[in-house]
Amino acid sequence: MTRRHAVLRTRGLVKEFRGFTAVSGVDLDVAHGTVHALVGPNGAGKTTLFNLLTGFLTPTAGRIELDGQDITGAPPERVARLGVARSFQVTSLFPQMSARAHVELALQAVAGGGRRFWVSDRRMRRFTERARELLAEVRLDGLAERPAGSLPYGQKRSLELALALALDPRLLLLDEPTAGMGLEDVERTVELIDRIRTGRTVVMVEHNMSVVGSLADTVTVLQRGEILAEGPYESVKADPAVVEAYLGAEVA
Ligand SMILES: Nc1ncnc2c1ncn2[C@@H]1O[C@H](COP(=O)(O)OP(=O)(O)OP(=O)(O)O)[C@@H](O)[C@H]1O
Repeated sequence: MTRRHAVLRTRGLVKEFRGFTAVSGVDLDVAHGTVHALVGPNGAGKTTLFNLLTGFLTPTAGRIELDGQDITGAPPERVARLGVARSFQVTSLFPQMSARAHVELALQAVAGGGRRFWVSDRRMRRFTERARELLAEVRLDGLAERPAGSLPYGQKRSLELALALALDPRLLLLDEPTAGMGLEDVERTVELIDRIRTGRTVVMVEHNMSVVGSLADTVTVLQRGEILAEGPYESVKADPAVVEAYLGAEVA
């Protein structure tokens, strides 16, 4: 087996909020080309860790590396420019604008034409073509001209995924990709992530264990800011410490 290099690596990562330690000495290695799930009971520190990885929070201590480059303390815009894309749980779409126009705008912003009013026809055609490809990748090709606001919830989330993919990210972070979805949308989203994962590296926070079981190559279980267990889903699921943490959380 060939060893995959770590796209993302953290060492001794700590985040304190006024004396409360939300993330406590986390060493994370996310291997290239894998789907890596972060799970854990409520309050385990998953969101805080995500916010550290994207530069939305600055660590109290420790180090974050992207492909070996130290990005500790880098602001969100820089982390994004370096190739970390995050698909948000909270929707940030323009209701009147078509799905295709959203993706075109994202592509233009990446290409550096974001502040230019005028884009050449040839350039625009390239953006339109690529936007169509990305929309097809997330199965929105039939809905490209629909105003984003009129799309059902699950498809809004697919569009957000297409916007993240428009950045051609080295690392794609998915924040609870199936949160608030009914069974049908959950299944569609699993199938979608399974399609887009090829050649990409994904870190996701996910509460739905069947989603984690279907998609994740590696699962990191957090508890009180620390890594409680790590490995393939089947072995992590059977780990007595993990079972206890979840049962304990349920009892509490
Ligand atoms: N800005 C903040 N100030 C103070 N405490 C915070 C702050 N953000 C998070 N915390 C605390 O840090 C701990 C970890 O929170 P975090 O949101 O990272 O957990 P989580 O694993 O994402 O939980 P959930 O599954 O409920 O989203 C919690 O006890 C939370 O109250």
